[in-house]
Amino acid sequence: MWRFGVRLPVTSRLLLPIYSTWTGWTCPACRSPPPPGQGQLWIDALFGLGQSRPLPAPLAALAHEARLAGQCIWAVDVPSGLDDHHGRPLGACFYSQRTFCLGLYKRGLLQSDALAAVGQLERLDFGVPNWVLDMVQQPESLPRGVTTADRTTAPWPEPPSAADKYGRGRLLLLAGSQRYPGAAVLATAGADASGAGAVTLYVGPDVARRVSDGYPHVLNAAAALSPPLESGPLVWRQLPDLTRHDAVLLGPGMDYAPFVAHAWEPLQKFAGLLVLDADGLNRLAATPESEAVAWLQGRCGPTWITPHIREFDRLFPNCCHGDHAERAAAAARAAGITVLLKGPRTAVAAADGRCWQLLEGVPTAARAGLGDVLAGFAAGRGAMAVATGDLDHGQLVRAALDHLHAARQLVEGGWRQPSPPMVAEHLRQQGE
Ligand SMILES: NC(=O)C1=CN([C@@H]2O[C@H](COP(=O)(O)OP(=O)(O)OC[C@H]3O[C@@H](n4cnc5c(N)ncnc54)[C@H](O)[C@@H]3O)[C@@H](O)[C@H]2O)[C@@H](O)CC1
Ligand SMILES: Nc1ncnc2c1ncn2[C@@H]1O[C@H](COP(=O)(O)OP(=O)(O)O)[C@@H](O)[C@H]1O
Repeated sequence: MWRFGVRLPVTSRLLLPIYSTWTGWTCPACRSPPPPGQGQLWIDALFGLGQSRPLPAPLAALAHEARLAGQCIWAVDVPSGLDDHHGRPLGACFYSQRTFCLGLYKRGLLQSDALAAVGQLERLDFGVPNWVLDMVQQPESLPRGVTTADRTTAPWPEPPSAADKYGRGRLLLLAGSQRYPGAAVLATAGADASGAGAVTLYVGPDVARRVSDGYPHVLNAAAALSPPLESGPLVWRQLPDLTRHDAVLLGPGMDYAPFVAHAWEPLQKFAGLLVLDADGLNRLAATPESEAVAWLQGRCGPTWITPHIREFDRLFPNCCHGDHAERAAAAARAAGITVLLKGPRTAVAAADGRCWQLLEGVPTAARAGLGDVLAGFAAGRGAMAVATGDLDHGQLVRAALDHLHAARQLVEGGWRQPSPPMVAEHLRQQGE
């Protein structure tokens, strides 16, 4: 640990005192700890990778003082005092504004408990050749870190130019309720931004009115029902003909109702993509985990689920070990589905063992309703991919990256706390 003026370049002349202090070789400049103060940059290159013990008392005290003083710290590889495997502070810890990961990202640095100490995470590629990385990486068990820069290579459904609205993805939205009409509006906004050709709702008249104000081109398949669909928690008396849709999104703001096996049967038999979010997941979670997993395993088509951690815990109480990516991967394997586990660093895991974790997040955009936009957007993209015959887990990763990118662009453009409708609108513009 050392300090120097922000403008000084890092040279070997500066690195020498750092090295000498902590190897016992002393030089006059290093005999006392640096006084915490503003306006200087500290480089924390003390302990790095593989820490398992709390910091020694003098360093713990220094870390504490530095935090109180709001000292600007950059960490090399891993902030001192942080367990990079589990992503937890071991006690006092140096809280960095930026952490420069050497060679490879350390997965513990992506965990919620680590984020405050890690700050902005950046990778320094110091030239480890790919063949060495291939030797240490087992692609099936390690999550692949992705950033918004990966959007350019992630898959994207491209309907042929001759395709009409039905050839550009037909999505059915089962969303909203009297209690949460806004969730249907937000999911529709996300679906609309995806570019899907035909988005159809199946909702009661109250919710339909709310949606049609902003999205008059979105149809309501329940409009002709007599008597009309109840406006309370939606329980399906008769689902529309699902074969007319490429994907179904079930859940945002539907409110709670018990799982009814025979009512869910058409959804299980649906050969297109089923996306389950929010109350779709909560309803399924009302059955014992083994029955929910069996139901998912029995699905005739692909299934994506987009839970946040509380919804995930309700549905998969036994997938409770490991970090975010490991838990998503365990559920994906068990149920034969693709899991997008939302959070500060969202993870996506497929049943075949492939797993991705977003290396970035936009905390100020994380507000109620942002997940509804993501669910609609991902389901719309999925419907397009089913229509074009190239559905792939990568499209779900791409949807999460696009959603993140839209939020970040708004923040960088000066909207510090963008709202979910703004993110949806930005997503729509991104796709144009
Ligand atoms: N505009 C809308 O209509 C929105 C509707 N939403 C719907 O709201 C329903 C509940 O979704 P959640 O994601 O909140 O469900 P959660 O599973 O997170 O929470 C369940 C209940 O506990 C409450 N709760 C949980 N943690 C809390 C905390 N730390 N502090 C205060 N209250 C807490 C929530 O308000 C909710 O009533 C879903 O149907 C969802 O789709 C949300 O998506 C937000 C936007
Ligand atoms: N601390 C955070 N930093 C960045 N993104 C976050 C953070 N917490 C949550 N998010 C993101 O915010 C969104 C919230 O979704 P969700 O919890 O489903 O909200 P809602 O159900 O209210 O729409 C997700 O995309 C999630 O990844």
